[in-house]
Amino acid sequence: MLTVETRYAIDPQTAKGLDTQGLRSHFHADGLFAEGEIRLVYTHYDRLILGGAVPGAGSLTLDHVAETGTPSMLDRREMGILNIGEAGEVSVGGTNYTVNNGDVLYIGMGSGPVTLSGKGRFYILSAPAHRSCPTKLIRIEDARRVELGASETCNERVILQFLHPEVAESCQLLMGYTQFAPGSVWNTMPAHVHDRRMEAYLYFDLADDQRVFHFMGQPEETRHIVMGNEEAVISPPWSIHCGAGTGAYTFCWAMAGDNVDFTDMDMVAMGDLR
Ligand SMILES: O=C[C@H](O)[C@@H](O)CC(=O)C(=O)O
Ligand SMILES: [Zn+2]
Repeated sequence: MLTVETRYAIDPQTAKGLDTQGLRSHFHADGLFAEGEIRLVYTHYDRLILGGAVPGAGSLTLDHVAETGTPSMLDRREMGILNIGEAGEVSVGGTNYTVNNGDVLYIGMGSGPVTLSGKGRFYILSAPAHRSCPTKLIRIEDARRVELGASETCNERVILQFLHPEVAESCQLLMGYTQFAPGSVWNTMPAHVHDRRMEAYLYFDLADDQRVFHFMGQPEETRHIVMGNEEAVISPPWSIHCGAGTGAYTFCWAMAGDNVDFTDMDMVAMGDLR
């Protein structure tokens, strides 16, 4: 079963008037991982699609998605799939890929239907593309590692870049995930914005009774969204996106828009946050 929910692009003036439920209805996505289903969110921010697929005992095929307006979803799009579950299979263009926990499969534009099976819990991302780049399975050891933060500031972590120009070519989809040193709970702090592109975060490997307080909003007008395990949050281009967990977690970041080399973060001075 395929479900697609559309989220419109909200401007900062509108966003700052929203209450908790209003913020969640526009920016927060839960229930993406349901056995036997593909659940997608189509956001008007850079037209990124994010979602989950859990094949369970059967298999699931991603092909026609009415929202994209093409016969097959990847006719004019590219895709990245991160497996946050046990090893699973992804079949595309006649090739079968075994995607282990923590691996990312990049699928180029025009690849046709994508079939998922096995014990995987697949986090799916897709952005519009203008040319076909090679489909490629990227293992954890192939990812580019950026170590930053410190234990004193509770933000010691490693950013693992999978869809990045130095690792795997794509048109505009960039993705990877960030792992923490034990005891570090702050992601993306000091905070930044990048008005030239949006971003989406999926928080996972978080214990059921723990939460991540995710911060959003313009730097001078911040709000928070409380996140549970395997829940996603859409970060508008004008928004900070950072968070602190009450326990250990990992998060996948993904983005589309201008800039593909990751060097475009406009840092926010701590004293400018409100
Ligand atoms: O624009 C880039 C993104 O926000 C993330 O890559 C940041 C991140 O993973 C981190 O600081 O831990
Ligand atoms: Zn960012």
